[in-house]
Amino acid sequence: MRPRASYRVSHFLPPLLLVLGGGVVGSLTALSDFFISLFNVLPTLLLLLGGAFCSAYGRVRQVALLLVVYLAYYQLDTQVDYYQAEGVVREDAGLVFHLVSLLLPMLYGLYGCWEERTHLLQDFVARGAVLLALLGVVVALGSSYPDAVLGFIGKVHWSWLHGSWMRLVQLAYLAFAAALVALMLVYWRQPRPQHAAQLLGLLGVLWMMPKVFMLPHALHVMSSMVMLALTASVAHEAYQMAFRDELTGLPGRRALNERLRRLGRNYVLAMTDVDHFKKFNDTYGHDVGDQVLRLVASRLRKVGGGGKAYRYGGEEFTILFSGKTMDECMPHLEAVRQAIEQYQMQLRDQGARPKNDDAGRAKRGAAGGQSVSVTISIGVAERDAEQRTPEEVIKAADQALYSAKSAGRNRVFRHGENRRGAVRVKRTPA
Ligand SMILES: Nc1nc2c(ncn2[C@@H]2O[C@H](COP(=O)(O)OP(=O)(O)OP(=O)(O)O)[C@@H](O)[C@H]2O)c(=O)[nH]1
Repeated sequence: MRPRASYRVSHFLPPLLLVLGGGVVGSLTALSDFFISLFNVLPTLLLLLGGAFCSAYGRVRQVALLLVVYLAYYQLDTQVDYYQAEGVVREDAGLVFHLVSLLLPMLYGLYGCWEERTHLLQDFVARGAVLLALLGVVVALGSSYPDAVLGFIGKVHWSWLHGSWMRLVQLAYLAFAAALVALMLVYWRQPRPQHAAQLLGLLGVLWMMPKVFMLPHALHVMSSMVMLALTASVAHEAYQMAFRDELTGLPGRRALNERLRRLGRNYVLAMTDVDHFKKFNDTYGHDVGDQVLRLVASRLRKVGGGGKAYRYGGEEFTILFSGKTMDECMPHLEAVRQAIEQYQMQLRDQGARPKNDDAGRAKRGAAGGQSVSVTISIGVAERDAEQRTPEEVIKAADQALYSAKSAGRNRVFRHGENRRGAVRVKRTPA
């Protein structure tokens, strides 16, 4: 079963900052020579470097989006350059501008919704073929019958839809609205940084289009920022893949290792393990086991006292308290143990669906739609004269965990407690 990702503000933050920054800088009427030169080359650089980066990560969709934004930028830039040099617009300015304002949201929305295929080359060829076919038809029509095409785009006008703020043809706004709704649905179904970035990128383009001839830097600055946001979202996902555990959404073992290298002198590590999890998996199935791990993780994430939870591996989690002593952490660990013990987890029927009829009969009524509960055991150790390195503290916490398991599970044990007579901290009767 694929884990359901959750909506996060962090998905939107980097593209939001870039698009807002683009809006602010793009609204300026004067920029220094340095920034003018920079924004003149940035879209091309981003197409090349961003495109290479996204391709290396197999993100064909982002490459297609970069290409669409760049092609629109290139067409409009030619027009804006002429306008700024000559003081009048080119003969074909109206046709080019209206076609771009219509095709850009259409293609951007299409590529944004188009699911990536496993075969990258096929995916790329299919997207390229659609782009070439559409552009081929539009260029052929536009060059053979420019007045008719322009007349058609401008003629579609519903007075009930008109707003005085509208600077583009109505069809373009409809295309933007359709693309926005489609991209919102894409994010809603799969909340990922890339989907958030493409959604905000479209808003950036919507802001930019009416200002292309009005503000001298809007086109260069916003195109750059949208392309940067699209590229950065791929880097964001790559980072998540490396450092976040996909099943639980907690930071994973690699993130823990990174954190352990930057610890101060005082810290506490707690190793946590779900009790009798093998039996649980055998009874309810692996999918239900996965659901339970996610629910346990969601509780561990809320541990108090400044603790941060990581998935160590399998059904083991680590909680790190930086700058804390063991005595300060124990009440919070005990609280989280109790919270999990008392937590009646509602299992989704879907996730518990068995693979075959026999397994289904065996499991029927076992968990689907029911609530189950699990317990955890915790072993805790802190950095002291005996355990000086993080590896030694983890080892000590592991020994305490082993003692907690041996003593009957569902309890929190400090390192060294077993040697002093295996006194557990506290345990409410099951
Ligand atoms: N569903 C699911 N099970 C997992 C995952 N990772 C590890 N497991 C299972 O976790 C179980 C761990 O079992 P054991 O190490 O024997 O421990 P246990 O049954 O929890 O027993 P105690 O730890 O002694 O209480 C194994 O059955 C693994 O297959 C996972 O990501 N999903």
